[in-house]
Amino acid sequence: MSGATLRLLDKADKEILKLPRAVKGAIYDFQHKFRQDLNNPGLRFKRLEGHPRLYSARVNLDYRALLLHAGGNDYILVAVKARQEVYDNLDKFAYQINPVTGGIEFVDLVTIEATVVEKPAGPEPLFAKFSAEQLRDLGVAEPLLGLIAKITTEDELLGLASYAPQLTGEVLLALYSGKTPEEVLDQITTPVAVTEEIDAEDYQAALVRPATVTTDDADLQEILEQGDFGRWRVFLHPTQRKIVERSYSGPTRVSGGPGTGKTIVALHRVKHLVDRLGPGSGKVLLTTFNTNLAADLRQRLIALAGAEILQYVDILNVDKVAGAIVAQANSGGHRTRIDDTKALKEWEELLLEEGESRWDADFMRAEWSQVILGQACATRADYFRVRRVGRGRSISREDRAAIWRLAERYVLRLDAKGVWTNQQFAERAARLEMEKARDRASYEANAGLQRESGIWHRPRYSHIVIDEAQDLSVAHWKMLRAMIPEGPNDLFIAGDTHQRIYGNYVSLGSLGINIRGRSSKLTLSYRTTHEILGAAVRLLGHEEWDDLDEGSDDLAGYRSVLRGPEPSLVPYSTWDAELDGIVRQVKEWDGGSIAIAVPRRSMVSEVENRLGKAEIVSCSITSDGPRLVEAPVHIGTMHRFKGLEYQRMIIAGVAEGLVPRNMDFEQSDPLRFRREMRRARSLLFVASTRARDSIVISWHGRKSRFLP
Ligand SMILES: Nc1ncnc2c1ncn2[C@@H]1O[C@H](COP(=O)(O)OP(=O)(O)OP(=O)(O)O)[C@@H](O)[C@H]1O
Repeated sequence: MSGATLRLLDKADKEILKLPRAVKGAIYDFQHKFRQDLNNPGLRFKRLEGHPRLYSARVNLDYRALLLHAGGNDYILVAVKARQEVYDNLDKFAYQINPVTGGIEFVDLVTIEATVVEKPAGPEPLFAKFSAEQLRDLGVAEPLLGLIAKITTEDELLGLASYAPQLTGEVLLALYSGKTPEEVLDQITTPVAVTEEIDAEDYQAALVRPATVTTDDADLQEILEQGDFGRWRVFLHPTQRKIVERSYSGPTRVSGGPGTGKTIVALHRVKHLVDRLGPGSGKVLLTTFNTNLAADLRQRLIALAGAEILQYVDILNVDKVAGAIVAQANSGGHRTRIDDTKALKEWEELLLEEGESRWDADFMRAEWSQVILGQACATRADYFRVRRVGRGRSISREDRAAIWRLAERYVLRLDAKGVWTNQQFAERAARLEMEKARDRASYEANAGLQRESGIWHRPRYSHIVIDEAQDLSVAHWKMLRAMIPEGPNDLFIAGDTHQRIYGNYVSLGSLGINIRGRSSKLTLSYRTTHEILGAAVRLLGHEEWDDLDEGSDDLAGYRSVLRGPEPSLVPYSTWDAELDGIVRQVKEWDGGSIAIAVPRRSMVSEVENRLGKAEIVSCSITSDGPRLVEAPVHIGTMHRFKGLEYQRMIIAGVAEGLVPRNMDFEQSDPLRFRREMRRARSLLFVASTRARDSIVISWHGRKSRFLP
């Protein structure tokens, strides 16, 4: 008996999943037999003529598996084909170690040739202006160069790209969309290229490179069962895999546009860290911005690693983490937590009662949470001294005195009601954790003396993984930093500042979180089409974006290999007409997952009512997620769509006055105005990048200044 490993190559699943059910069942049996003993005579395992590394084995009477030998007992399943097709096309199978990435690639010319129509004479081929050498240097698969030279239409290109090795497809689509070879090299090829010398015959070395995208030996079955939905669990993009598996000497940050797999990478990272936890080490904390995102992470982590992993991971939204720390230290009395909407309402009421009109509730909330709490101003004197970085117009001493007075009244008001805001919990938790960190440090300095009380000093977690990092506040970061000692793989931070919608600006470096030299970026969107992505990026205008650390970030190289219809922009004269338009559009789509995002809360129920009258079942999305997940249509304010994903989206009410909302401080506080404009753009950007296939953007009255 000789056991073997069997992995499935990325893209091979596409054809395999189209096979009849019975054949897929037979593949299931085949892989077990093969792993147990590849010499089992029933498998008729044999090398194919003319191919030193390609083997065939019997799946059932009519179908054969094509297997690439990677050395030793390691095999890669590259295709399953009708028996006759294998023998008739022996010269149409090619494989190589890509000389740029060092990854194993297989090309099935039978399938790919079918996508390119042979024409006697016709329009100039799409890639005529690039030489074979140029394409090769960009990482295009050598065996496809001949066929690529014949492509004349976009359809042919899309056909080829869907079966070609991943990098080949990405490079060709980027060149086709107008990027220069230099840009493609910089943004697409270099991030997955290797610097080491590549031995074109060493398949064992190639097998373990990130560029060889296969399932694990154990995960082949996953993909047969889950199809497209399971792909993220087993086929990581080489850039994603590098980020997941690398060991970092300290905190690291991964950025990237919407849908590039930051959350997927964070989940794989959690699994990677758990697999390496030593005996007796603390758990991993996986945290994100709000409760419904935490619930989603939990569900996806179970899908990735099974429910057993929950023994080693706590999944909590960041405010819950703060709440738990405060509760454990018995430090908050019996305060209950109020959410951000209630906290804002308390400000509105207080300002009204005080007859204060110099500042609005939004301003006061931000000033209090970002400056007073965020910078831990314990006294009036602290607040007089503090620098209000990034807060807009400077304010006089007199103003500061009045603001401090209002803040004190606000705190008393909350105290009287027995409540605390999320920011108060976070700030208290940060202080508690910082005290604990100080104790820990002094304990470690005197370790020999206090051995018996060591357990108390141990950090809560071995590693912390953070998603949606762009919306965390200064207090959140202080708390997280203090929760774990500085060291290798301490904090893994995923986020995209283009999607910042809560106005929390931080500089991680100044908070003791040094990510310099340990940042990476994802650029390939797996969610949205090229068309949606292009339109969404244009919504961002020419604003500048930070990298959470006083540097700048951009979306250079952000792209998609998916294609679909252009977003439609639909004007209406009134909100009433727009509501009718929404109903018509939903009926026309008739199925799939649909969502409707609107700028105001009152509009949510109006849409819900109008759909109800047309007998369309819908549900609104609350801070805990959709009220009725199974409802075919979900409706929410744009904020609610953070981190979610739908097949089709309508973004309604994108009119001046609503997006952005009217702001009366453009002259009096231009910096604040700019910040709010950027936030409004980000919000529209987040909403419009939730759709996989199509989006409709509509408005009534004057269209938003953000729209083209
Ligand atoms: N390697 C992959 N293979 C297949 N699908 C993937 C892969 N990576 C991500 N996806 C899919 O792309 C979609 C977006 O992934 P994810 O939610 O991780 O993106 P994100 O960068 O966190 O997005 P956002 O910033 O918009 O929240 C998901 O449906 C996910 O399953």
